[in-house]
Amino acid sequence: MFQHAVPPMRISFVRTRRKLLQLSSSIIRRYCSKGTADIRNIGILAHIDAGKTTTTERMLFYAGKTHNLGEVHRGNTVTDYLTQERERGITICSSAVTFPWNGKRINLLDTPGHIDFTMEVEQSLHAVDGVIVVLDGTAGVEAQTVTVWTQASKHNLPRLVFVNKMDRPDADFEKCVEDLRTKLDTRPICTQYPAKNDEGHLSIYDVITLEQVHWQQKDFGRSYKKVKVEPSDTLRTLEEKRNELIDQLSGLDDELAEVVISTEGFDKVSNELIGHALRRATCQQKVVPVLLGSAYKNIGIQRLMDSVNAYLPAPHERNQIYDCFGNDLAAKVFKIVHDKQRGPLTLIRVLRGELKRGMRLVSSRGQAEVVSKIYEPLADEYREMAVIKCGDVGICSGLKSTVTGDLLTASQTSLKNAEKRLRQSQGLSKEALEEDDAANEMFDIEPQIPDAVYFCSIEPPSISSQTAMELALKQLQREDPSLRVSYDAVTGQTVLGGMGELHMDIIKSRILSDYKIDVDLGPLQIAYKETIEAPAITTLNVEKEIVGSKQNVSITLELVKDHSELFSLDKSPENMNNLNALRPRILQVLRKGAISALERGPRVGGQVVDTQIRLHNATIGRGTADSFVMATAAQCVQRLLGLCGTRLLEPIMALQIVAPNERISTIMADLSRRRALVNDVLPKGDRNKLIMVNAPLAELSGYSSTLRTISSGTASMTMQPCGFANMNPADESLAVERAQGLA
Ligand SMILES: Nc1nc2c(ncn2[C@@H]2O[C@H](COP(=O)(O)OP(=O)(O)OP(=O)(O)O)[C@@H](O)[C@H]2O)c(=O)[nH]1
Repeated sequence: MFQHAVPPMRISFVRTRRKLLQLSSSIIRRYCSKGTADIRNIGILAHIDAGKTTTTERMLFYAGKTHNLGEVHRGNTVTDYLTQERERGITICSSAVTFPWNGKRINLLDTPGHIDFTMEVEQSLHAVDGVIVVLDGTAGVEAQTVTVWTQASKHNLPRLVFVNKMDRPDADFEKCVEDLRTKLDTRPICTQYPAKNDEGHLSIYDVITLEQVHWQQKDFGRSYKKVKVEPSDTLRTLEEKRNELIDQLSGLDDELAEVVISTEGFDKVSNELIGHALRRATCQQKVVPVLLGSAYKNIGIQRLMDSVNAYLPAPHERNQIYDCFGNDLAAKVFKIVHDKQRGPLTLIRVLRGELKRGMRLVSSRGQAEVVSKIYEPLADEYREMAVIKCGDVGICSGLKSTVTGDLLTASQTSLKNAEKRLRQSQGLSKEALEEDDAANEMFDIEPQIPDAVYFCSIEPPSISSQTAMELALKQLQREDPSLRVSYDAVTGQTVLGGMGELHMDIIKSRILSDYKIDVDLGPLQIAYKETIEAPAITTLNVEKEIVGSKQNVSITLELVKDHSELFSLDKSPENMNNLNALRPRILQVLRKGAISALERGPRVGGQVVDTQIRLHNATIGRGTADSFVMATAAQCVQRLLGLCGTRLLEPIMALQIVAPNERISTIMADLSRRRALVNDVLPKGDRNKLIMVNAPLAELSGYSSTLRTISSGTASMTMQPCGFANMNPADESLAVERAQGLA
């Protein structure tokens, strides 16, 4: 699909990162630090319905960005701006908002909580330096909390936890903190504790300042009052908690430890010193500060924003690997959205240099682009700006071929210079760098798109809307790379592949609301793959006359089990002369035709994988059209697939289940009925166990509600696709019957 006009830079990521992290802090400070100390790029992550969108709405309101409080149930929130989001009250696509807070500029990305949109979260995490994880105070750590937590760990992101919904009588702060310790294996530092009066109104004790903070409801929580806690049992308890906090922190932070030793007591340690130590420990991911409140009841949000400023890192404190660009532009694309008036809009994080209106850019794929306009992000509202500064996040229009995950630079020279600087800083030869495949990780040329686990057919309401539907799908696919669109030549249908029922359903509704096409979706089916049973070789001779011109192809292909390459040449002595005589263009055409036939296996139409096509021989008659060569190659592979026979591979999900010890046997018994393979059972704290298990997707329909029932709501779970596996013959026959609509 993409032109590789410039070979992607190949740079040793692992070695590079290690070496760059060792660079002296003077070099690190040289680039991009000026001005970025006042920026915070943060993500907000949570399990579905924990309250991210409500929390974001409050932040915008208190920062003066909005003048009314948006509510999810009223469908008037800023960040959930898609019709489907407003109707369903859920976040589907990440959106970015920018607001000022106490002298800092916060760029916040609200992300979806549902497992079907995990890819959306993954992309956003490339653009942030820290994360707020919102917990529902009545539910603690839930399935998707574990998933997003793991994703944030993968990106090495410092975190804050906000325990929301603390207004509810069934909220349990202590349980949430315990969950953080046991289910997420982290070290929580509570900077606040909840206080409720006799009527159940929530206020907050600040453990560091020893104050009680009350929020005023008449101005929607805009103002709040801090009151020093009077000498009492409560004050003594708070002082104990403050001492515990200092004790915990000084065990992790030498600077604080020195002060504690020299002042001979915790009570002499200033709030400022605690703040600095907490910031260092948070940025180094040694601890996670925990705050609380109620977004819905307008309590605690300003303190959360203060904590973002105080404890989460500024852009220049991360991503030092991009220092090789000096002051030249290096920017990462983390999302594409389509706006009816403005066309495709590209959400960008500038890592080094500046991105200006009208600027010419080169993507890491070698494609040239021109930025036409730049906007400040506020969900679906756009305010024009002239420049996106280093460390900042913004939106550009005018980029035509850039896709999510691309690295944008000012020119190819700048890209080459960055490579050179990187090589020099490491003393490595060009060849040594080029040999290293890990370059993609730095430049992320291909974002890691999860394999589709479900598919269904999609039909336009009439033939006349086919082209409009294809265009809509193309645009949606650019926005959402986890949506797969293919054409089934056998049934003549367009086929959608995706991550789940909700994912497909949202695509259908978006095509209706945004493109006014009422498409029909076929039944949702599991996306099996196929692999050949045994190797086979065959020769196909095809001769035809098309419009008076003779078309003639003779081709010998072999299919073998191999996952290293899709297509190779069998250069044994008897084939050598023939293959060497083939022109590169013809080879390309043959390759394209042959590979296209692997898209649809003979058993259930699944993609054929772990299979290599070997070209032994090809003779192409003079004047034979490329399309004829391509079709013959595809036909030859189809014949071979029939000769080889194929086996099904089914999608497997990796589950991590945390449950109390006494529930483990019930859960294991249920798992054994689901063809699950238990990898490990580990203790998680004193009372819980972590079960790590792989199970076929086909056996997991409705599993999260079953788990809730059999564990009486005490277990939590994360689930993500982890590949494909062979099936036994009985299960395979059943799957084939189901796919053919016979079972
Ligand atoms: N009682 C109470 N309800 C809340 C609070 N915060 C949010 N809610 C409600 O919880 C529901 C979910 O809130 P959202 O803000 O949409 O949650 P979300 O995490 O953005 O949801 P997704 O984006 O769909 O994952 C809504 O009905 C909110 O009104 C709170 O502090 N207290």
